[in-house]
Amino acid sequence: MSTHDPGGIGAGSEHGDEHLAASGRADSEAADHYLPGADVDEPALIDVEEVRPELADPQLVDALVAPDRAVHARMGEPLLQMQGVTVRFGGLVALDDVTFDIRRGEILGLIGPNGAGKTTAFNAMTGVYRPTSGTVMFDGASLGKAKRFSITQRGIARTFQNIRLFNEMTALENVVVGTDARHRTSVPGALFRTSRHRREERDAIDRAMALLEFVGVGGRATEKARNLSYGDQRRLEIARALATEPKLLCLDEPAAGFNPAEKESLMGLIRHIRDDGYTVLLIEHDMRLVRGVTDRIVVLEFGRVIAEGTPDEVTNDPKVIAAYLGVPDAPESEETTDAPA
Ligand SMILES: Nc1ncnc2c1ncn2[C@@H]1O[C@H](COP(=O)(O)OP(=O)(O)OP(=O)(O)O)[C@@H](O)[C@H]1O
Repeated sequence: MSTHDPGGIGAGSEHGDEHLAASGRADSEAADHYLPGADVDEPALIDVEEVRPELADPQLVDALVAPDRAVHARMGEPLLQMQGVTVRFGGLVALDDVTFDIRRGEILGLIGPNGAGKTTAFNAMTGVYRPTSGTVMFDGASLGKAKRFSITQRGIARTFQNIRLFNEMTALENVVVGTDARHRTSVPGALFRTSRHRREERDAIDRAMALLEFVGVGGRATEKARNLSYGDQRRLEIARALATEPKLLCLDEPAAGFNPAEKESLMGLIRHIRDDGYTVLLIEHDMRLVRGVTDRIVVLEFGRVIAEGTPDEVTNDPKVIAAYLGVPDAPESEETTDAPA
């Protein structure tokens, strides 16, 4: 993935403040706790002492984490549809009439050589870029001109290739911020701490804690994000994206920088996420990981879809092999034939 990505949706940090303001925590004292660089000695806004210890119970965690098990009934139907999507940057066509579906309940891999358009496709479906032409349909309706926050609310969440966490916030707080996308209390409700608002806060903490357990960093809930290991930070990003209760989770090179054992364990987590009723889009360079975890793969090259199918079909496709390995040079014997005698 490139570094062009200028931002992201709800699970991304730049929207954290937006969410806080929307949920009424924009008073300066509370907001300070959420800002990167906030005074490390101040007490955390969320009293983690209150977190219920029984959340470590795996069954309860599963029950809290899985958003909508009824999704299984509609498995295989298109959830997101890229329909003839073209994205131009001036004279450069980054995506050229791209059409593919992401089906409910699947893990779809989006692969392709450097500069193929993967990030651009990701950005087109998460509201970062508006397609020059074509349509992105999600859950039966066009994303149209939807802004990133509303795309989060409609059910798309993403993680970033370059980790974007609130470093000075605890792991738990980072995930609670993600739950703000689903808060329903008004600003006055939050300011006056109505019972509904307090209940939502309580639920947000419970759910955030369950998500931390689910991704395997429950034991680090009260530590500042910056003190987590690189691998745990990646897992924390996934927990925060899941906190927005997405239907579609887009993972942008989640295994970047992982060793083989960490990759193996991440594959297990991604499968578990899918089994819990989420649909997953995965951009990943590591072919072993992509083959091992995806149900289907879409391959881009020069902004176009060149192959689509099961991992076996795609990785044996001559067009894909040529795209990755380059078209073989003309045989030497031909060159010698043409050479002057
Ligand atoms: N904001 C932008 N402005 C101009 N050109 C861009 C922008 N974003 C992407 N591009 C160009 O669009 C093409 C596709 O880039 P993109 O980042 O989507 O590819 P990618 O498949 O994600 O590549 P990589 O695997 O290297 O990250 C590239 O030629 C890239 O230089």
